[in-house]
Amino acid sequence: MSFTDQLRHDAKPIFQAIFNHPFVKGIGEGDLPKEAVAHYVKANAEYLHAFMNVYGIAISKCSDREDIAFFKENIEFVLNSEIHPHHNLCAYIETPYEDLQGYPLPPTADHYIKHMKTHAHEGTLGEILAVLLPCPWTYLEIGDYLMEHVQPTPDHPFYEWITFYVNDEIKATTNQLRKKLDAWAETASPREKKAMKDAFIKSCQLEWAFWEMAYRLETWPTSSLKEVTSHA
Ligand SMILES: Cc1ncc(CN)c(N)n1
Repeated sequence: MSFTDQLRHDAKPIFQAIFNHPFVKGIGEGDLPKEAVAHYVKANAEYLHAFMNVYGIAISKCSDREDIAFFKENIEFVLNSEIHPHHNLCAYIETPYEDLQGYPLPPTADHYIKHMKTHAHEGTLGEILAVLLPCPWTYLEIGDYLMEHVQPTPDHPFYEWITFYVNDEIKATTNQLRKKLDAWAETASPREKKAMKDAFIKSCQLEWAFWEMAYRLETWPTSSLKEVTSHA
């Protein structure tokens, strides 16, 4: 079994919990509370910004030109393409995308971003690959799961969102990240492998927690303290 097959096996209950989450089920059913969708888009716009920052840190640690090209292409994908699913959600809540930009991060999104940035700054390239992988992998599998169980037609309110996440580019990114992580794991020490597994499993947990954050409209206990809760 490859390193990433083993990770997927270990994370099986978390993936299952994600498929069963009410926000994800609501995407499938085409019925979600509008405030939850707005909460998700506000936090997700900031999350994707941080995700591109982490790709940038990854580039600073690459010794291989091919890896640099891979991360650069992925920055371009997030920058230019991953706004499409956000636009689908904005159409559902009848709110312009621009109105949902620049909000402070709720605690879970704040934690997820710092989790990724800590591994990016302090860890090896292997740790960065591991901390990033659950992002495309869980969404790809959510897309596959919803395609299979809902079989959405173009009149489904979240047709664009669901079909975006089963596209070939998301599949290719997931497979390439897996391939690079498997190759890295072949020469990694037991200690580094443990750090990579820890990074991966926590990112999976935080993927579930991100849906929960949006669905429960999570905020800081005293959200009027804007100077404390705004992100850096
Ligand atoms: C939190 C989160 N995780 C994953 C994805 C899919 N790139 C996303 N947009 N947001």
